[in-house]
Order: sequence, then structure tokens, then C-alpha cells
Amino acid sequence: MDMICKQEEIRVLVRALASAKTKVNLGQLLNVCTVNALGQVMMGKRVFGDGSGGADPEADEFKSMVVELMQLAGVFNIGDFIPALEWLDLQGVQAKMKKLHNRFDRFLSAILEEHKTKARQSNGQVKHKDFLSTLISLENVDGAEGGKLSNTEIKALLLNMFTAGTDTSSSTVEWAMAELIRHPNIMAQVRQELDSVVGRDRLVSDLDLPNLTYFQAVIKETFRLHPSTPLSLPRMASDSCDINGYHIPKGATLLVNVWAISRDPNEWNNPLEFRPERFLPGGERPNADVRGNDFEVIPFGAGRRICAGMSLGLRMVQLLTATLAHAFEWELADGLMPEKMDMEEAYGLTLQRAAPLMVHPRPRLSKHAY
Ligand code: HEM
Repeated sequence: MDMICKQEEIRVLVRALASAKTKVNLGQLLNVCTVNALGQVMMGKRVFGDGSGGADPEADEFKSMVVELMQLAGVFNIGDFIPALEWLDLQGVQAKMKKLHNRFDRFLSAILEEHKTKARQSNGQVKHKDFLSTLISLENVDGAEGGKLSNTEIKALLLNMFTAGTDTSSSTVEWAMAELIRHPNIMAQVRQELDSVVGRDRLVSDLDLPNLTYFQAVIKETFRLHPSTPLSLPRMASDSCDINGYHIPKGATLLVNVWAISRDPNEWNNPLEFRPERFLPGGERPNADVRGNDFEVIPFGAGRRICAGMSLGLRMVQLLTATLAHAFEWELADGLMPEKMDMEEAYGLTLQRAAPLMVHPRPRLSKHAY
């Protein structure tokens, strides 16, 4: 199911790019694509209109809500560290969160109501094809702990999935494309591999991914340098313990700095350089994987609370990046030279580019491939 949704949404994006007459904001289009792909899996429908992302105020609204959430969640909130000051909400973070919560609630309530109305109209004949229908069907069923699933819980689950699963994936692809555009020799090797495995008469499919060895290393290198959740998600110490001479008291909030670990010069040679070869035979970490077992590179976290959508997120990032590298030549907008590209990061819970990637895509495959 998710494989079909992904490919369908990626094709919509590819067609929009192939017919673009002016420069495009790649991150924005990628976000629309990931939100719609997830929308299909979770609710059996796109979130945004035709999916092309062209001048869609709803798409802008959703992206801005997610970015604001990530920024607010990433703020160093004084009240979190000095509980006596919490009620003062000195930086206005709580007030902004409440306002944002109301915006999200309106958005999700509309989606939930629409799904329920459809279910009523079809007299319960709707097959439980998507995540939301399944949740709605469980509304009247007692859970393992006796409680029933409420509307609020359903909306919270949707919010969790959309906020955790869309920006993370789309911004990783945006970083990957920026690195490829900045390193024409790496882009050339990626394309050589894609052209020999896929050819020039069709788009990349999920089934091609295991055969793209060099490309897989490019994706790992992107996750190493640009982990989309740089401080992972906060954990709480369940017991007091000592680590490397530091005392961690029970109940302390802990943040794992995934970003710093994967740039640590004690672990990586020339850590700031984008060098996919380090993950290939003969490189420094030929067998390292990003799925939580090699602690030098843990973009999805690790352990019991590792990312719940890792498999979907990883494949989405791989398929999107491979498709964009394979199907288009990329030129930076406004005559910007690749070596002058701004690679600054913006502050927040997720790692956004400070300057959006503005590009001109030029199709490079046979016409019928689009
Ligand atoms: C490139 C894509 C993604 C990245 C880099 C990413 C990264 C992360 C990270 C670092 C965490 C915290 C893990 C920890 O505390 O150890 C997390 C948690 C989570 N992610 Fe992802 N994620 C991605 C895509 C997705 C997708 C597509 C979904 C769902 C559709 C998703 C759903 C979740 C959920 C529900 C959690 C919370 C899990 C829990 O606390 O039990 N993520 N993700």
C-alpha cells in the first residue's frame, strides 16, 4: 500500500517539476509530496489538492504550522529549567503553542469529520483501507486497558504522524539534493549508477533501491551530516546513574546530541566533508547503518523508542532523492554558483535549511518516462 502511494505521489511531483516554467522552491514541493503520500497511507486521500503544490494556500498553511511547531518545540524555554518561573511564560512559548494547537485542531477536526461523514454515507461499507478508518472503527472497541479511543486521541495520533513523518523526510531530501548539486562529481557518479541500473526510459522504483550501492552511501552520508532531528526527542532518566564521570539524577531530562556525535572528529575522518565513500568498502565505516545499531550515526534515534516510521521514512527519502537526481538536471536559481550555496541551518527541533533551495529542474529522461 505505502509503496503504491509513494510512487503515485512522487510521479505527481515529477510531472509538476517537468512542467515548471520558473524557479521552484524544492523544499516546499517536497513537503507537499511527503504530506500527500502520508495522507494517502493514513487517510486514503491527499491533504493538498492536486499535489502539485503550486500556489496552494492550504499547503503553505500546513507547512508553516509544522515549521512553527518545530521552532517552538526547539526553543530553550526558561520555565522548563526553572519550574518556579513556568507560570510566567516569560518567552510567550506556551501562549504561542496554545494558539498553534487551535490551528492544528481545526485542520484535523475537519479531516476527521469528513472521514466520519463518508463512513456514514457508505453505511459502514468502507473497507478499513487506511489508518484513520481503522482508528475510527476502534472508537467503540474497548482497548487493552479498558478505555475507548476518543476523538482527541485520534487527532493526537494523526498530528504525531504528520509532524513526525513529513518535515523530517522532506528536509532530508532537500539537504541531499543541496549536497549533490554542490558536489557535481558525486552527482555524476550517482547518475551513472542510476542510468546503468534503471536506464533512461522510466522513473526509479522501490525495487531498484537495493541495487544502488553508491547511492545508498550518499543517503547515509546525508543522514550523518544533516540528521533531521538533531537533538532526537527528549528522554527522562528512569534511575540515577553515572556516565563518564557525570552524575545523572533520576527524573532528569536527557537530550542526545545526534548532530554532534555524527560530526565528532574522534569518530569520523574530516567529519565536515561530504564523502559517501566512507560508507563503502575500503572506507572508514563500510558496514555502518543508520537504523539505530551503529551509535556514531543515529538519525532515527535508537533503542525502544526509536523512530516508529523509520522504514517508511528511509524508503521515502531514498526513492525521492534517487528520482530527483535521475529525472532532472538541476540549476540553481538566479545564476547562483553551487560553490556559493548557503548551507546554513535554521534553529528548531528539526534541521531546516536557513535558505530554501531555489532551483530550475530540466528533464533528462525520455519524454514518456514522465
Ligand atoms: C527521514 C525521516 C525520519 C527521521 C530522520 C525521523 C527521526 C526520528 C527520531 C530521531 C525520533 C526520536 C527517536 C528516539 O527518541 O530515539 C523519531 C521518533 C518518532 N518518529 Fe520519526 N523520523 C522520520 C520519519 C518518520 C515517519 C515517516 C513517521 C511516521 C509516519 C515517524 C514517526 C515517528 C514517531 C511516531 C516517533 C515517536 C516514537 C516514540 O516515541 O515511541 N517518523 N523519529
